Amino acid sequence: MTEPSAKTDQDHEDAPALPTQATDDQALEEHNEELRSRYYGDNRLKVGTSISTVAMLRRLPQLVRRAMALAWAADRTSTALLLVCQALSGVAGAVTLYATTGTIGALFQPGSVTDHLRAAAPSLIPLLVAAGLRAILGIAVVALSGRVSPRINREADLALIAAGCAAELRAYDEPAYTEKWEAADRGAATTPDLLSSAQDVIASTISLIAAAGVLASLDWRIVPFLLLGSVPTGIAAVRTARIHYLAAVTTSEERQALRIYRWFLIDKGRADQVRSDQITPFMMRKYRQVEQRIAAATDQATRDAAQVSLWAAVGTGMGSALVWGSLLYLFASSRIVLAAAGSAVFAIRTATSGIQGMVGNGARLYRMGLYLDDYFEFLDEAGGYRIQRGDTIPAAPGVVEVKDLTHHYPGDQQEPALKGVSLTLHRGELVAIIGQNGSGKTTLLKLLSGLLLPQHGQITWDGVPVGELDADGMWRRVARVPQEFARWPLSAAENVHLGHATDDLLSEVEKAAAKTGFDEIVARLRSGWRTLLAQGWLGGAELSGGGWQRAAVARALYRTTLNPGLLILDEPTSDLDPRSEHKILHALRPLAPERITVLVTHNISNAKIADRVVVMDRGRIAQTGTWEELAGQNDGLFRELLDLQRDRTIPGQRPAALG
Ligand SMILES: Nc1ncnc2c1ncn2[C@@H]1O[C@H](COP(=O)(O)OP(=O)(O)OP(=O)(O)O)[C@@H](O)[C@H]1O
Repeated sequence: MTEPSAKTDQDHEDAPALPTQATDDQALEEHNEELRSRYYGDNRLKVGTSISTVAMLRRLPQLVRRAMALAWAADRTSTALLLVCQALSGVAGAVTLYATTGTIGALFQPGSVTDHLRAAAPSLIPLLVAAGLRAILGIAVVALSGRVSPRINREADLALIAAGCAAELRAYDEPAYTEKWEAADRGAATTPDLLSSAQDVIASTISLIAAAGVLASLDWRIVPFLLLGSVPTGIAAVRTARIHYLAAVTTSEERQALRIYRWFLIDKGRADQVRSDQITPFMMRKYRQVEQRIAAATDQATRDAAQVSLWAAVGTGMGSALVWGSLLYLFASSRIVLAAAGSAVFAIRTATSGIQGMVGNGARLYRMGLYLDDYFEFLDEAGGYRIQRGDTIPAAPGVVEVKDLTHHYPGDQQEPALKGVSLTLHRGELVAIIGQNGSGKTTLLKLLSGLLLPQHGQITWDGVPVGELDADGMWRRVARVPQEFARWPLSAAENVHLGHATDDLLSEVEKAAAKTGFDEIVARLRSGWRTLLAQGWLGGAELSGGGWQRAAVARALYRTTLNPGLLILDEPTSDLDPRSEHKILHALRPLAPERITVLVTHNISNAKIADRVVVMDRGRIAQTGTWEELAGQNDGLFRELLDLQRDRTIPGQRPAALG
């Protein structure tokens, strides 16, 4: 065995300069930056600029109402109890404050200790009762919030998932949709804290009003200073909310990327390739790079927020100096007696913490509110892609007509996926579509099944444009085996019926499975049809690739038996052995009379079972005809692909050793 020869200097000079990893990363980042600005423009930052103190003050009551409405929807009884406890706790707090100032006032009166106690007694008893009651109510509030908050989160999450599932499929091709989803998801994640923040705002406000009332009754001149002193804290809190929100908005794409990288690295579906391809260090490096971009934005936001807080602390300090100075002045100039001054000290401290609580929690609530806006906006419009079509419920179509269809995906594709495609499909027909990779076959199937709507041109079901059909009604009539079929973590039976039950559920499931050979696989599973098809879950089992594909075909056959219409199969036998493939292809013919069947295949021989073959080339229909007609032609794409598939001669001589 010869050693691989070492490269000479000459080799190095002649070889083209390959980009290093560093220059490659930089070039890629520049390219991505250009794409980002092209897709998003300034839109992402517009939201953040509308954040202001006035906006916050205006929105707080609405946010408190929204939090309570979410809580109400999640658990009425607990929310009602919570509101009652909260209100009673507020009243007890106010009584505590008034009684405390009364007690302090009595203690500062001239006289003996006995005189003091006697004078303080009328305030002391309500003080003790109210303080005890408040403590008990506080515990009740915490317990009730602990019950309601997770329920709010669960309802919010379910509503978000439902809204996501109600979006048009094309949304997934739009980067803006992903960003909206990410923002809404963050909004849903804030909901557990929403209630406690709203409660804290209410509690702080009650305590502030009570303290301001006490102060006003002692000497109203202190109150304006007190309120003035809270302005810097309020402004700073809103500014900080704005800084953090903008940082989150501008890094949403990065966070999305991290989630995807993470998923790719830990998901079972790719676990084998992660190991054998040794991609971990490379992906980790990418992860770190993206993470560093987020960290840089977060660090900058933290620095900016700290600066704002510093100025706020200076302002608040000056405000406090004014309040305490005015109290000192009132006392020194004998405008206020010692007893009142003592009470005022207590009231000022209570009011200050009330203001800080109100402003701090208000800003927190406001910040959550920004995310919550994203959440509600998504719920209302499914990110702007809510499925809104007509309300005609279609019967199984007799004729599906495609007229001059052109389809362009968003993104960097130069050419449309489909260009001027016209095709008529009749019930009872089995049509095969063949063509090279990227020629538009799958796109045409997605349009035929109403997953995508025509951008240019038209598709009609018995003369009705698909956009005028009720989406659910239409999909009830469509049974598909997509190229990448779902491997649901459900039982074997559920993987076929997917919750669409019939009177004779198991027998229909078994019949569909028998046509694909899936029944033989199920017979070998320990718990038969009840076996959970999710290895790694308790009692779960895993199928082979072909096993899953047989399940996917059985699913489509079950659906189409329930509601005949369109049966669409996109390479349904790509993972199957010849026997299984044969079984499935032969099952299609007897089903054909009652439906329109469309089969995409790369195996040209398989197209023989079709009544008609459509050949696609770069988004256009290049040829149509029966298999025999097309095979009989001396040229054309069909003939070329057929010859290539038949030709298995390898150029060059076989090594002598192999004979
Ligand atoms: N979701 C998408 N977003 C952007 N471009 C897409 C999307 N799906 C497909 N395309 C592009 O549209 C063109 C047609 O793709 P399509 O999947 O319809 O081809 P196909 O004939 O089914 O290919 P294959 O035989 O490889 O399955 C290709 O250029 C492809 O890159």
